[in-house]
Amino acid sequence: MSEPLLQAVNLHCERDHRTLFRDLSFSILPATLTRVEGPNGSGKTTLLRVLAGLNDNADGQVLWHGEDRGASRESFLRNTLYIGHRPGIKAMLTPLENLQALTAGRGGCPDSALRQALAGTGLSGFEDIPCRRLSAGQQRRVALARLLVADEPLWILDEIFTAIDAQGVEALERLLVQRVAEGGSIILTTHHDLRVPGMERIRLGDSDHEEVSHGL
Ligand SMILES: Nc1ncnc2c1ncn2[C@@H]1O[C@H](COP(=O)(O)OP(=O)(O)OP(=O)(O)O)[C@@H](O)[C@H]1O
Repeated sequence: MSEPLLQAVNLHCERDHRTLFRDLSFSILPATLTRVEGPNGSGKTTLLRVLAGLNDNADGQVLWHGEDRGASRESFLRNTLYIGHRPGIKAMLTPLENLQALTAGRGGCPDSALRQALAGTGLSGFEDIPCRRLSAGQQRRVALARLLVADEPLWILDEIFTAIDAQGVEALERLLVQRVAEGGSIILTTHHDLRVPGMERIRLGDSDHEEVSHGL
């Protein structure tokens, strides 16, 4: 059996005297898609941010390839891609400039590949105009174009379907399925009715003990 990329061990998080999750343990294996589910405010975003190392308000441990994530921070950061629930792009910059900035930390990517990624998310003809002149869904697509040039083994994705039209949702679903088929791992939250065969689930918020289920 393959080794887990990421392991959550006894995670516990409270916000405003309310327990969001406790004794939460699970593993992210290669070539799997895991969906974190639960009602609004149940802690899905919080959990993803804890896993990504962006929120340290939780007790417990996160392991990366079996080692404490803090000790293997460089490898963890190099090999994970986090996209938050806000587009996270700069309104003054063009889609191409935003994508250049988003990939700069990894040594950059040729403009031809970035233009192709923007075309792949339906932004042909919009590459060179400021993002403030794009619609909410188009701005979200700029951030999602990052996925088309991403080779990180683990993607952590928070509500990436927000503001995306039906055709875009279908394309995004196909991309996620293809990524998993290629061996990539994805953990995500979405209120969209995502249907991916073999999807794993982590359910927050509606019982005393969080539930982890494997497969369908
Ligand atoms: N920065 C913050 N400071 C204090 N409390 C916060 C903060 N961010 C979130 N919370 C609280 O933590 C709880 C969980 O929020 P979180 O965003 O993780 O939920 P969620 O399950 O992702 O919700 P949604 O489905 O609405 O996106 C909420 O009750 C929220 O009020």
